Amino acid sequence: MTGLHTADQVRAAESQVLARTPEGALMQRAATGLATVCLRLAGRAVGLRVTLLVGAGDNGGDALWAGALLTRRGAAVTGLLLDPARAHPAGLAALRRAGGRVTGDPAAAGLHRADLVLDGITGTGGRGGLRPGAAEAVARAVAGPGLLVAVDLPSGVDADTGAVDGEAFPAQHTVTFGAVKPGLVVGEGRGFAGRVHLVDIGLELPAPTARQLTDADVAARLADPGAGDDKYSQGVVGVHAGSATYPGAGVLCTGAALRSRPGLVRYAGTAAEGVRAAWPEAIVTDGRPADAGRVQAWVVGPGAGTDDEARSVLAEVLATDLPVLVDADALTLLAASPELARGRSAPTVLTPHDREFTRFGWELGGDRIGAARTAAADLGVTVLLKGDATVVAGPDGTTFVNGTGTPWLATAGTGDVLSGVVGALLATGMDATEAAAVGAHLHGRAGQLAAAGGPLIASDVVRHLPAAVHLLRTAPHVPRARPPVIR
Ligand SMILES: NC(=O)C1=CN([C@@H]2O[C@H](COP(=O)(O)OP(=O)(O)OC[C@H]3O[C@@H](n4cnc5c(N)ncnc54)[C@H](OP(=O)(O)O)[C@@H]3O)[C@@H](O)[C@H]2O)[C@@H](O)CC1
Ligand SMILES: [K+]
Repeated sequence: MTGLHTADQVRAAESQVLARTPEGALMQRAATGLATVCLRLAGRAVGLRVTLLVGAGDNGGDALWAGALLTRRGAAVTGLLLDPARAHPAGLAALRRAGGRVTGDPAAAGLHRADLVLDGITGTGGRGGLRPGAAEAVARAVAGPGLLVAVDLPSGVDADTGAVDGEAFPAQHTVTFGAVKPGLVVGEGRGFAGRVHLVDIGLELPAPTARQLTDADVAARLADPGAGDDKYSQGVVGVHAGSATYPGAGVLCTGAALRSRPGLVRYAGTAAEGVRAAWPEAIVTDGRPADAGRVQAWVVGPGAGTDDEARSVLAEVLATDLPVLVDADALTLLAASPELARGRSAPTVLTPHDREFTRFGWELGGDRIGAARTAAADLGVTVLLKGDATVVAGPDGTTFVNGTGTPWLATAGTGDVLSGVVGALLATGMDATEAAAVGAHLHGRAGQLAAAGGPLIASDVVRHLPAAVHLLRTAPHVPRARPPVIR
């Protein structure tokens, strides 16, 4: 599990280490880690042409110290000082001592022929998008041939939210210190960070503000059936989705539930004929949820319409004491009557995309983690806010950021698949917030497998779910015992 820590958390942990280590020691650790990753990425040191973009804070100091180390290994390093009078004094002296050169002129910094560019403009102390001088240097770097490596954080990206207010450094790699910041994996920042390399600088960190599951974490939560299990003990999920005219959502959602956790899936709704034809394994009724038989969780909403019948079905399932996943059309209905979800005794999971989210009156700016948390606390539910990096927030503030998936998943019907996957996990009795995070991870991996051969359609994702489970199970370091529930 990767813990995500805010800039304030990292700064507080840094100050503890600073208080008990010699001056500059922490920055040396960071710079040594940075130079090591750079050498690995470049594959050589001697003759390597490196340009450092150096801001006026400690982020620039990291770049200067790493530049000094690279110079000593035979690299030709130029530091472009964006604010020469304020460049980190010790770092600047170190680079000069090692034989590196410095300039204040972007045109003379060798960006047109650099092999490697280190972005040390701003780190956790940055505010807003790049200022004009920094933006010009970044534009030259992007136009040049060098590998773009961000120091701690791509400059211009908000460390805590990933918001990019203006321009930012489009890194191919980010070497981050002490902890992964949320802004590297969520929101726009995710697209600017490239591959993230974490350098341990010996911080003692508090509980993370959010978490990202690994393949091994997810595999450990998908327990194999035991000898004593039967179809009921594996979890029975009920699905109300699709319509007689558009049965697709019912077919996809039911199929995804079957392929994620093949205990038992009961379908109730007007797409009954289509679902029966597609999935003989499901128990199907064209009646209402109450006619479906006993279930342990409900999925309600995909393609089910927003008429009075759909509204009364939503009210019926939310009146049960079972976990309920509310998606798509049912979210539109719930936004008009949120009191149906507030105060339920059993967990409720909402799976909105941005438009569905704002229908509830919740604001959605650049802080997707904050927005999902506010919404979850408002209604006392788990919110799975779909996006390039899906955010899952529970009513108690537990937060996950999903790290799997592919842009190919942005196609019709994949949301119906996600609902089926998470619904199946809810029916096993898994904690609702965890089920949403585990489901999002599994769905993303299945999407990646389905997209390997090119464009995917939603039923390809359903088909690849078993292979995705297998892939997760073969991930390294899968603990043998069932781990405790994440809090
Ligand atoms: N603490 C430690 O021991 C360790 C810290 N470490 C490192 O320190 C980093 C944090 O350093 P930091 O706090 O000095 O802030 P930093 O990110 O360099 O930025 C501040 C400077 O940027 C400027 N600036 C602001 N916004 C801007 C913009 N949009 N566009 C352009 N410029 C902008 C701002 O200017 P001002 O507003 O003052 O005019 C100020 O000059 C952290 O990320 C890690 O890399 C590691 O070495 C480990 C040990
Ligand atoms: K940076």
